[in-house]
Amino acid sequence: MEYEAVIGLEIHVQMDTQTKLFCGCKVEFGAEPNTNVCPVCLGMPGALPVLNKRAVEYAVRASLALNCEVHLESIFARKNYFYPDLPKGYQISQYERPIATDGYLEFELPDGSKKRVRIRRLHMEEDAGKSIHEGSKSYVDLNRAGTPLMEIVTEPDLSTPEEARVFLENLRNIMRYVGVSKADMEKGQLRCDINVSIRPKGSKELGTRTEIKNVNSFRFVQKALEYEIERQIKLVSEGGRVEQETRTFDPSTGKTFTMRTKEEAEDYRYFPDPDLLPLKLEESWIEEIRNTMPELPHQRLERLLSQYGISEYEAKIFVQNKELGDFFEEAVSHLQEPKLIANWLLNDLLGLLNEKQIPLENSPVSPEGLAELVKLIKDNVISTKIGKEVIRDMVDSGKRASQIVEEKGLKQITDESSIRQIVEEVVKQFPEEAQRYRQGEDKLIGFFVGQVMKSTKGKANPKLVNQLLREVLKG
Ligand SMILES: Nc1ncnc2c1ncn2[C@@H]1O[C@H](COP(=O)(O)OP(=O)(O)OP(=O)(O)O)[C@@H](O)[C@H]1O
Ligand SMILES: [Mg+2]
Ligand SMILES: [Mg+2]
Repeated sequence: MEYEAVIGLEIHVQMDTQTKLFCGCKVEFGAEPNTNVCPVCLGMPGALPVLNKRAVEYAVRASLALNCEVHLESIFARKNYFYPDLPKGYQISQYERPIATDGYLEFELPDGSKKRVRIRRLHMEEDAGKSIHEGSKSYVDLNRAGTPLMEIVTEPDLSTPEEARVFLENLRNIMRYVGVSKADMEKGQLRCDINVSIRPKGSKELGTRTEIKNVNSFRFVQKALEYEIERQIKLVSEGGRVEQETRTFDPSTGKTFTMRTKEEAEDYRYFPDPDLLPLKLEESWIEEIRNTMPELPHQRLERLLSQYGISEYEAKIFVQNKELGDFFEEAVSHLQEPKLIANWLLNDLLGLLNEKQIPLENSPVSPEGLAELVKLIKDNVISTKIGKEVIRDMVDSGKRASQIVEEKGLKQITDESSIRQIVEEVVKQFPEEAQRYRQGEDKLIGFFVGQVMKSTKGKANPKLVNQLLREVLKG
């Protein structure tokens, strides 16, 4: 029997607001434990939540970007459970009436085919604190308690681990493009619960799902799914049954393990939070947000292609990596040479940064600095070959291209009479080769070019060298 997998994701996205969802405490990564707290997020009796308007705006923006229907009325509910890092004993979330439902995200798979995944719902909720376990001791840090999150739930429309990974990468990009989250998985700003089941290929019925909690990298999402799908298929093929349960993924073994079974599942006893009124939105406010939506990835792709005439391959890299795309566009704003800039950015600067493990945001070469280098090459002040040397130096020293060219005397020799002089010397130096060239060994021209370049330390204009060599060699 052949099986296919059915996958649905629940994604938690940390909103990039200044303050928490229901109080004015700062949202800050890496602050001293328990410094960004107040009676509201500590769950003190009598403290009342006040909704953060910016968080609502972000949720609406994200919902619009995901083609969701935004509801004019939604309701905050209490999700009750007990855990040391949950001071109130409940989490404020949205349950039966989320802020948005029924959207979709369309994206491209590596083979070029398009895939559409329906978004079931998007709701707002607050994050819990953090438990830290060290040896026999446990600590609780409540800085994160009350941080605004969006939970985005897909329909079970994904069918392979790769699709799930690519979907998530696209979702992350959208969150970044609309500016609602940094969505960095490594920092826990984007977390994913994976629901997966299998069924006989072609069947329309859904199998029993397992849910793998809190997978925290794109690669692990794919790995966890690969393992879990295989585990379920093996189990069923041997006559067993998949139990509905919550599992966890261990990156060190690449396996998933049971966390809790259905019997142990919690009953959250959801009910509307009596401390918060139903959230009512003005249609006009939603329209205002719709009209001021930033550019989305697919829109940027089209624009990059038509505005700059770069290749689709290059444009896609810039779209997938927003900061890189921004770097490119800023460089082009200083010098209208998009193709050259794309080339030097992708082939040279990025390679050098990777080599030295410097993230783009800390690049010693600024967009303007890159533009300046490209201009020197374009204006024939330095050759392409010298340009490669200069950009390496720029990354090493943080100096500007013009300064390096000046200090090292790298300016291209374009003066015909000086090149002619060097060419004549070289030809004189190698009479035998010159003779053979004249007798028809045309490929020896390369040898002579090499010699001229050697004696000018690569600074002679290659076109001129070639032309003058042929002239002089002819005798
Ligand atoms: N049979 C199935 N196989 C795979 N995925 C499924 C299946 N049934 C549902 N799903 C997916 O599981 C997810 C269910 O998420 P949802 O938030 O609605 O509920 P939950 O997991 O029960 O609750 P909680 O939010 O407390 O984790 C959705 O992404 C949905 O597409
Ligand atoms: Mg779930
Ligand atoms: Mg959920």
